[in-house]
Amino acid sequence: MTPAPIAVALDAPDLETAARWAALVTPHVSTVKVGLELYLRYGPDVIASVKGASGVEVFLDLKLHDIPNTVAGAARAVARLRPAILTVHAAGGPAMIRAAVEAAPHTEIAAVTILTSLTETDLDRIGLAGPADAAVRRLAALSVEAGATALVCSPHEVPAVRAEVGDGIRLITPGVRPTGAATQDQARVATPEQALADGADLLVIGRPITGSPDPGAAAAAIAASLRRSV
Ligand SMILES: O=c1ccn([C@@H]2O[C@H](COP(=O)(O)O)[C@@H](O)[C@H]2O)c(=O)[nH]1
Repeated sequence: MTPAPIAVALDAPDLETAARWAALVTPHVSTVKVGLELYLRYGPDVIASVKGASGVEVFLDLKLHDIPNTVAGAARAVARLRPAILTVHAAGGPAMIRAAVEAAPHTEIAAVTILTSLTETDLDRIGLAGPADAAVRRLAALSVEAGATALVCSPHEVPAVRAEVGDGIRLITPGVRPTGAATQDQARVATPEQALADGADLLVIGRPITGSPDPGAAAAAIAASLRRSV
């Protein structure tokens, strides 16, 4: 069976837990995501540990955000690990995004538009007044112009972003919660089925899977539900 287009966020406190979660979910999902918690604690070794013997893609979610020269250096440093996807913040601007794209030619650079934890009130307070999808759309357009081939946005903005950037750009959506699951610190959320129906290409799901007593079964259940929904 083809693995579902899900990136399981391995936000674990230790490497053993992350490797165990990865082994349990990889029969069912296409991708595992390593974020700041794991990478800052264990560094590059984490990639091999979560990949194990499986052919799963590794998504390195470091959300780089600095001046172009610094981001180029950081992207070059991790490019040798050959992650399938590396994130940068779109708000770093076009020169910064371009620097990452050029420094990591074998890795897909995904620009994070507006964090899925932010509400419209938060956006107002940081000076991005107006509906979230206007800002997301603007950041999406500049990121693609700068060479990003993937974008991170909430499921809510997928139709608007797709209209802006067209097909051929991978839309990655965190803020995904199965029906009835707690939203926790996520603000702009949708169900996996809705996100996929709206055109997302890769759904990032962490705690609804890793917080389950059986992460393998939780991943399998979401994957099966996605298959039924298409
Ligand atoms: O806008 C963003 C960008 C990245 N993330 C990351 O996705 C996962 C979501 O985990 P859940 O447990 O499903 O909430 C997490 O690793 C974030 O760092 C995001 O949530 N929103």
